[in-house]
Amino acid sequence: MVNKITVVGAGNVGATTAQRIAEKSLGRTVVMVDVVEGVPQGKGLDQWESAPVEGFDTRVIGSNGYEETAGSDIVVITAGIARKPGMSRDDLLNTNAGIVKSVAEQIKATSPNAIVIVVSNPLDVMCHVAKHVTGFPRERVIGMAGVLDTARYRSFIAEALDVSVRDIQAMVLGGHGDTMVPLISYTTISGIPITQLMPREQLDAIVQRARDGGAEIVKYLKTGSAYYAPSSGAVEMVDAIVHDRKRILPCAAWLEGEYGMSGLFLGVPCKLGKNGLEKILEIELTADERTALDRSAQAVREPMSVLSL
Ligand SMILES: NC(=O)c1ccc[n+]([C@@H]2O[C@H](COP(=O)([O-])OP(=O)(O)OC[C@H]3O[C@@H](n4cnc5c(N)ncnc54)[C@H](O)[C@@H]3O)[C@@H](O)[C@H]2O)c1
Ligand SMILES: O=C(O)C[C@H](O)C(=O)O
Repeated sequence: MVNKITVVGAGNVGATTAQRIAEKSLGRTVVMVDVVEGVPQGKGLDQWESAPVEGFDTRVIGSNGYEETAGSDIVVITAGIARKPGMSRDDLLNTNAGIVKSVAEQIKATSPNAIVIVVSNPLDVMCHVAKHVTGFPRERVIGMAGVLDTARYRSFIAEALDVSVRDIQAMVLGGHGDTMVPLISYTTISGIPITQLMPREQLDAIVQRARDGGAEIVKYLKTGSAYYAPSSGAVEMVDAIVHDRKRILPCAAWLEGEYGMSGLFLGVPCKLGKNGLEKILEIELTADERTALDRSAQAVREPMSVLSL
């Protein structure tokens, strides 16, 4: 375990992330920070009181400031507003850019060596804000979206084939939006190409459902967006870093020439270990997947271009 993990934002994603981190004993202390007075303190205390039953010793505390977060090893940023039905993630751009900017300034000042995992939307652009404001190297600013998008895709395939989710290997790349790129050519069931087990039409419908996965939950919840699967995604990344697992996970990473692109965050296969982003894997893509990735990058660049940092 590491010494201290901070989760900024004690809302749905943040609080669930903190609880999962504690239950997995990934840090000695978890600090939840939120601007709303009493909420991080109350949720932190409530989670700590579950420790004797759940059997973890991780101290969970809440705060409205950053003093308690000083020297964090990992910071997960979930602060920001969530979308409502009819909105796109890009509609959150201006509000959340302001929030992530102020959070990133505090992290830079109090935890200059932290590895930052960004969750706030629109994800790829918020990663850019966090990296720009902290000035941290790309190894230490990584976005969570691909793990979630891939989990949705895998869960739908497992359901359709009536097999264990554990046997579905897959990867969803690209930006965290309507243009995300589920890689059919790398989707296997215990090594068996998915195309041998499922008709193409059914697979295409699953790909589309995965692309719309966030909106599907928003439509049900009406007042907010998903948080159980998103927090699982964030914690899988924290776990990979804390345990130096060298996991290969789809994460938003700052590209410096990989896939022929530079100067943006985009979902690509990443190796995560104790140093954060340890490597970006450049894999072969079919012509269709390559075109889809380029289109997705363009969809990320558009909101980036209207952002003043
Ligand atoms: N990347 C992904 O895959 C993914 C998945 C789910 C949610 N999200 C995004 O995560 C964000 C949070 O979602 P949620 O469901 O937890 O929302 P939420 O409204 O439940 O919680 C957000 C919290 O952020 C807090 N906050 C606002 N400004 C803050 C600041 N300056 N400092 C600290 N805290 C601040 C709010 O008080 C609130 O408690 C949203 O932007 C959402 O779109 C991303
Ligand atoms: O859809 C959203 O707005 C939240 C999140 O990005 C998700 O995919 O669940």
